[in-house]
Amino acid sequence: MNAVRGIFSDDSRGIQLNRLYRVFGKTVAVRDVTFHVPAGSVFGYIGPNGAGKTTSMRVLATLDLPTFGDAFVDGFSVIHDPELVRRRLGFMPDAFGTYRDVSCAEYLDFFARAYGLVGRQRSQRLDWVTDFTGIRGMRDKPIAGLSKGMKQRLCLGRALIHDPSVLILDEPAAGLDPRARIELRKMIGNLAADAKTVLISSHILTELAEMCDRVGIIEQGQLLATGTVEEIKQAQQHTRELTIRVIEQMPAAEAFLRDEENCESIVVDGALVRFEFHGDVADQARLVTQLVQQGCLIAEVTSHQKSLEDVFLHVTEGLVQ
Ligand SMILES: Nc1ncnc2c1ncn2[C@@H]1O[C@H](COP(=O)(O)OP(=O)(O)OP(=O)(O)O)[C@@H](O)[C@H]1O
Repeated sequence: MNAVRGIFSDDSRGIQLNRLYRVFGKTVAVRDVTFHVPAGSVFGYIGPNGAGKTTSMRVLATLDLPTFGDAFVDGFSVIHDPELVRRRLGFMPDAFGTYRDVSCAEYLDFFARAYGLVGRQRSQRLDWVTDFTGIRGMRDKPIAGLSKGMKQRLCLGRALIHDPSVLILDEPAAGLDPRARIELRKMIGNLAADAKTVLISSHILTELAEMCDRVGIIEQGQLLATGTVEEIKQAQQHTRELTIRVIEQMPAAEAFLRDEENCESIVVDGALVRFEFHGDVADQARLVTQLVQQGCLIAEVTSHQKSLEDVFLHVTEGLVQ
């Protein structure tokens, strides 16, 4: 991206990682990662433990510097314009320190003051944040007494207090019960509807699939795939489990399939033959035609698509550095 410092264009708004590297000694935590999150969209950053998600997010939040490359928030570089980046960005870390003896209202008020909000502007913003995150009823509660879900809401409130255009949320759903996850999803949907740019990380593809416009899958510091969940699924659909009902000439069908390089793990069970097939839909159609040409009478073909979790496991292979 040709981000011009301080000049806003539709292209430069949002988030851009540009050949980003972060090296710790012998560990390349982030390796040559480039992606763009257009303004007003939600991008899911998905990867196993130690993949490099938090490291990239910390660089974006100006808490760490790249070893090489750069990252931009609304066109401002984290290296050259960290102050301008911070004004535009709200960061919700995966673990956050709180002051046990202060109330939720005092906590949010402290951060509102730190961002320079004064008078009516501050009280209006505090009202908006407490309503948006649903913590109005707990304003006077000490933070020490909050549940995990309530602490997450408070932390999101803190990230929103200065009305940032870009939000970086590091595993906000971790440890939440199903109801709290649904509520978090609603809040993120509302932020997107309000034209915020959101980068949100998780270990779990299905958790983000519904709320993200696009996702990026990272492992061992490298971005392995980006696109919509459907695009990633399609790209990985080269292996499927096929079940074929052969009502005549099963021995010929079995012999034919065993000779085919793209058919594996063949199991015959009465009139059904099941196997792993490497190929796309057109390859599958050709295979069925060839079986018919062998004299096999085919009554039914069933293709079992991979689930999102299968795709994630296939893409990442579970490598941890
Ligand atoms: N300050 C540091 N010093 C040394 N190594 C680090 C440091 N921070 C991160 N790493 C290493 O960089 C790699 C990426 O870590 P990172 O925390 O970014 O992964 P992650 O994808 O956020 O993982 P998780 O899902 O477990 O939070 C890991 O191998 C980690 O040990």
